[in-house]
Amino acid sequence: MPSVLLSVTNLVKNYGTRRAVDGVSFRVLAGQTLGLLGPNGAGKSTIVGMLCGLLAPDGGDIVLGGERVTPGAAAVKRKIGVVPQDLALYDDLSALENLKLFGALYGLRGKLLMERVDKVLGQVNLADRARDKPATFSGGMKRRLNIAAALMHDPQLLILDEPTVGVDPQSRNAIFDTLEALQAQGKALIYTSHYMEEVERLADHIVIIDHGKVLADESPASLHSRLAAQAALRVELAEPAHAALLDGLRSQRGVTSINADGGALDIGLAQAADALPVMGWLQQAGCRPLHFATARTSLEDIFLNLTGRTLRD
Ligand SMILES: Nc1ncnc2c1ncn2[C@@H]1O[C@H](COP(=O)(O)OP(=O)(O)OP(=O)(O)O)[C@@H](O)[C@H]1O
Repeated sequence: MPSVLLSVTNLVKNYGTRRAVDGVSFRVLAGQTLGLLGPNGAGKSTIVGMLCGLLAPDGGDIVLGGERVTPGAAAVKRKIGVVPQDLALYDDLSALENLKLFGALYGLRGKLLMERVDKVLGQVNLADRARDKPATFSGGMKRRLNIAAALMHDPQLLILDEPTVGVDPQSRNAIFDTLEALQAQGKALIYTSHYMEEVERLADHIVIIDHGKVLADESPASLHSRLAAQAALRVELAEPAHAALLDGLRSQRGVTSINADGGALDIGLAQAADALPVMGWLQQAGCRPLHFATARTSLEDIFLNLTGRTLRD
């Protein structure tokens, strides 16, 4: 069992009379990737601010590697790398000079500094652009340079606050490749996002927050098991589905839900293996499917289940 790297207990933060973080607790194990998921305004950035010692909590405790995190504590600076939402790069300096600057801020000098610059440039796959200025980079490359900056002091825990906002899909994949390589090297990551599919891809543990409170704190598999439907079938019929057909379908083994929009049926299934018998039943009932598709239910549905709202509301 990996050791506990970070433990957050009953964290509270108020902005005036508004409680932005309301008794949040979670843990991150060494080498684990925690997905901190919640809609805009849920409190993610405020939590990140407290984790890296930039914001003082109004209550609760943060313990990192056995040491209590307090604003400005040197131990925190050493162990955590932060990739903030707002890019913090100097456009007039080359990628290499930017990294040297960040390294120097962490007290790195001389040969060690240059070794670290080389190492992190490789980790984010930007070695061939070291002499170029970030102004010439795509949004995704700038993000990767930011990740490199946060890695300069070789922290145990890397915190990324919505790193794919404003990044095109191809660059997003390059960011994921970088993060997956860091996971393979045993770094612990905290990844905040309001995109369920990103968190689902990267995280081995998910904390869902809304209105400053934890709604779920478990593995993706355990979150999935909360859903009645584990698979989905979308069928488009030539004719709109009549009530008797829907009733018949509803009584089929494995069917957990039906959403009908004219001839388009979204059928929730207890398991993927229920799809074939259901298709067979539809055919026997005289239905002519024009098109059908199977899908895995998404964690998006879980958020809807937990809050009654979709994640992007
Ligand atoms: N400096 C501040 N002063 C007052 N209220 C704030 C401040 N920063 C954040 N808030 C409020 O606190 C709540 C949580 O905000 P926070 O930025 O932590 O959420 P978030 O989940 O990171 O959202 P986003 O993805 O939009 O950044 C929101 O209601 C926000 O309006």
